[in-house]
Parts: sequence; C-alpha cells; structure tokens
Amino acid sequence: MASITYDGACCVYPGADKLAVDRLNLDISDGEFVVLVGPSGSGKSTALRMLAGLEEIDSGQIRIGGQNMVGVAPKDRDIAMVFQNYALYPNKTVGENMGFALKMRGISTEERKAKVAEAARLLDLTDFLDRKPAKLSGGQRQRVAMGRAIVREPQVFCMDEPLSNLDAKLRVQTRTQIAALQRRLGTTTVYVTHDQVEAMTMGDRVAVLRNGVLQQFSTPADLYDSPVNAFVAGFIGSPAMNLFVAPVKDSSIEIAGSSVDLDDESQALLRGSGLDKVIVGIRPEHLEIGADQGIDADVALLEELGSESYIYARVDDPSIETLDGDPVTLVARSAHRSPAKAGDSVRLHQIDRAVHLFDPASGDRLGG
Ligand SMILES: Nc1ncnc2c1ncn2[C@@H]1O[C@H](COP(=O)(O)OP(=O)(O)OP(=O)(O)O)[C@@H](O)[C@H]1O
Repeated sequence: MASITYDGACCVYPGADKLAVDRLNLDISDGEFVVLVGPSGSGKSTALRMLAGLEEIDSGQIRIGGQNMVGVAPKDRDIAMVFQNYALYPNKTVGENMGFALKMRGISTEERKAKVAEAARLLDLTDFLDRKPAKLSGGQRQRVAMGRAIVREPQVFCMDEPLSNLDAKLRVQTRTQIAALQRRLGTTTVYVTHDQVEAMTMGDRVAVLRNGVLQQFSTPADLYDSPVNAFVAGFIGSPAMNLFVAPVKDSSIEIAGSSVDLDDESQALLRGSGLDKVIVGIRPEHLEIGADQGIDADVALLEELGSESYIYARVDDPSIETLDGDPVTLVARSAHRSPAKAGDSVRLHQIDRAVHLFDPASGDRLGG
C-alpha cells in the first residue's frame, strides 16, 4: 500500500500543441479510492498511464510512497492495471489467467494456488476456475481481470474504465463489488471513468478534469454541494444542474417575472461582486411545480422514472441565456409521478434557497 503524489505532473504527446495533462497536483492517501472523471479527452487516461509508467512525465513528478517515479520502469512500480478490455489469455483457464503473473515471478505452484483460490473466493469465481474465458459472461470476465490484479498484491491498483463493456445493470452491481473489495483490501486505487455517477458512488474522493486541467478534487458530497466553477456544477449531478445567465438588478435576479430566492450568503456575494450578469445554478431537486407563484414555464418533456419524475420546462424570457445558446429549459423534480404533462403551462418554484452563483467571465464560483 502507498500514498501517491502528482506534483505539477505534465504530459504532452509528440506533435500536440497543448498539454494532455497540465500541471496536475493530487495528494492521494494510502488506501484511498480516487476517481479521475471528466469528459472525453480531458486527460484522465493519460494521468493514469503516467502513474503506471505507460506515458512519460514531461515535467513535474509523480511519487508513490514518497519515491519519485520518473525513470522507474512500469514493471518496477508495483502497480496492477485493469483495463476496459480485459485482455485475458483465451487458451488459459480462469485459474491460469489469474495466476500467470505469479508464475512469471517464479512463485511456487502451491503458493500460487492458494492466492488464486483466495482471490476467486473474494470475487465469487471459485466455480469457474477451470473454465476458459470464452465460456464466461462479460461480468465474470471482468472479475477475472480484477482477480489477476488482486493476486499480485500490488501497492496500487490503476483501473481505466473497467466497467464500460458491461450492460447497465451489471455495471451497477460490479461497481458496488469493486468498491467493497477495495475497502476490504485497502489498496490505494486510482480509477478512471467518464461516468460521473460511477465517480460519485465509488470514490472516497473525485478529481474532475477538463482539457488536462484539474478543476476540483474533493469528496463526492463536496463536489455536489460546493462546485468551484460552472463546469463542475454542470458535470456533476444527473439530471444536470440548471445553469443560466441572468442580469443582476438591485442585487437581485429575476427570471420570467419571478425573483430567484437567494439565501443571505448568496445575497452578500452578489452585492459584493459588482457584476451586472451572473451565472445562476439551481439543482433540479430544488425546483418543483408549484402553486401560485414561481417561474412561468411550459412543459416540454417528462422523464417518469417510477420513483420520481423530472419535468423539463421551457422558459420564455429573452433576458436569460443558457451557457450553450440553447433555449432556456429548467428541470424540476417531482417525488413519484409528475403533476403536469407535456404542453402544460406551469409555475416552478424553489423549495430550497441553495442557489449557486458563478462569474460569467471566468465560470468561477462567486466568493472563491
Ligand atoms: N497517443 C496519443 N497521441 C497523441 N495524443 C493523444 C494520445 N492519447 C491521447 N491523446 C490526446 O491527449 C488528450 C487527453 O487524452 P486522454 O485519452 O488522456 O483523455 P481521456 O479523458 O482519458 O479521454 P477518453 O474518456 O476519451 O478516453 C486528448 O486531447 C487526446 O486527443
């Protein structure tokens, strides 16, 4: 087990005009499960591959257990990788696949068998040890890939989208199993995904990347409650946070004839900012189809999930803009069934004053 430090770590691919990973700083504790998340091309896989020694560190350092990894070969880093394509040996059995790395290290048959049996027990693979990979389901193959990593008892696990080949249901099951297993083994883990739900449910802490630059590194709850900028606010959460640009008049914000309800802190920030426009962020679960007052909107789309519904409602107010130029659509939540249907005129009201405010020029949260 080991701590990991990215200390201003950079990577630029030959011929590229920008850094794939730009001065990344992360302090990962011994035994921690850290998820790197971000959209496609944000540098997650590169950051992971730098840790594993599969990409150069062009400047800065990565340290494992305090030891600088620059110049250390991948095989000498004591890291086990799990990729999205499991790359199992088709002609070897599950047991042989899991024990292969140990065999290469010259570990005795007896010790190997014991380690493979223990990993198989942890992963519920005991009954499959003599099967070939072709005779396994996708989920079972994924577990064999995990098993192969576990038997090596490395100081670090690196996982790059290991669940992306599984169907939705299996992905949910397997992410729970991986997270539980990691807790049990206590092995420091860096896990890459583009799926923010996976990141939020699995990580002790989550690093959000964009264009190779770290945006925020924090616990899932903190990312959700206190995003540092409009990008993180919009990326974390499903459905995404409602974000729109609104004019500021007399330290207040209006949308479609209704004042946005601000708590004392937000009011003070808005007054102190001197901005004439602000990005406003409201989580869907803080908007509800309401009674007499609220934001006038027309229901465009419903998502009925059974236990809850999301109502997508168009707002006709030319003074309000979206960040991407699309028509302003606010998402509201309803516990259980939606009280409205597509085409209805409704009023949306805030049931919580937890509003997020960002500077339109930088995207950063007001007040830092
Ligand atoms: N081998 C390579 N050669 C040149 N450029 C690369 C190479 N691999 C990645 N890149 C570029 O580096 C940047 C970061 O890529 P990276 O694969 O790390 O992103 P990612 O966040 O993991 O994306 P994805 O989710 O699509 O895998 C991108 O701009 C990508 O085009």
